[in-house]
Amino acid sequence: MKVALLGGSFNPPHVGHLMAASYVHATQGVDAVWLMPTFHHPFGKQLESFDARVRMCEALCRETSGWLQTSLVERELGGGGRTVDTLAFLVERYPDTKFSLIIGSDILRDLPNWKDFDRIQRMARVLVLYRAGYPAPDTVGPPLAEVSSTQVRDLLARGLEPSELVPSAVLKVAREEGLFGLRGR
Ligand SMILES: Nc1ncnc2c1ncn2[C@@H]1O[C@H](COP(=O)(O)OP(=O)(O)OP(=O)(O)O)[C@@H](O)[C@H]1O
Ligand SMILES: O=C(O)c1ccc[n+]([C@@H]2O[C@H](COP(=O)([O-])O)[C@@H](O)[C@H]2O)c1
Repeated sequence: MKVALLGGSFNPPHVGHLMAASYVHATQGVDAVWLMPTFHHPFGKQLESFDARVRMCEALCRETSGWLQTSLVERELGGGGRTVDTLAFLVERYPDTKFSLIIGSDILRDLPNWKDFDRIQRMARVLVLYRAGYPAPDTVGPPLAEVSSTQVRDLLARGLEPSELVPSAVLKVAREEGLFGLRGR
């Protein structure tokens, strides 16, 4: 079994995440892609609740035939939310699985602040996807969508509908749960 991991805040998930996961599933020889919402963000980002983000991730996964799944592993682990610790745990739990780790090229500038990135590279194949607007050497594939969760939150805060950037099933969960200031709107 070959699994690619896509860790993130998913606050909220958007079409860029879906495109990144689809691209990897379609071209990189993996059987499944697991979304791994952060439980405690290592850099202390303020996020909607873990459960709400999981529900939005699950709605995103239902856009696929089943190869995209949501992993609750970072809640199970607790701790500091460092990817190296999550990966070490998964490698031990699933000894017959080969893991890849997907990151967007925007993350490259943060890597010096990650814990033990060298060890991550020994445990997993790291796939750096070209996020539009963040060109970098050694990325895989064409530029992917110019969309971010920040942009989606900004649109929602201005009372606008980000229906071209967020799958409608994800927006439905956000509305039902009153996330991002949508309560009563
Ligand atoms: N449009 C995109 N193209 C390629 N990779 C992406 C895209 N959006 C997010 N990613 C990658 O997905 C992972 C998780 O992203 P995250 O949940 O932080 O979304 P984000 O849009 O960057 O959020 P925020 O705007 O809140 O920082 C990261 O590795 C990020 O680089
Ligand atoms: O391991 C680390 O040191 C580390 C530091 C910052 C972020 N990460 C992970 O990188 C992924 C993307 O983070 P973000 O901030 O873009 O949502 C997410 O899975 C985080 O847990 C990991």
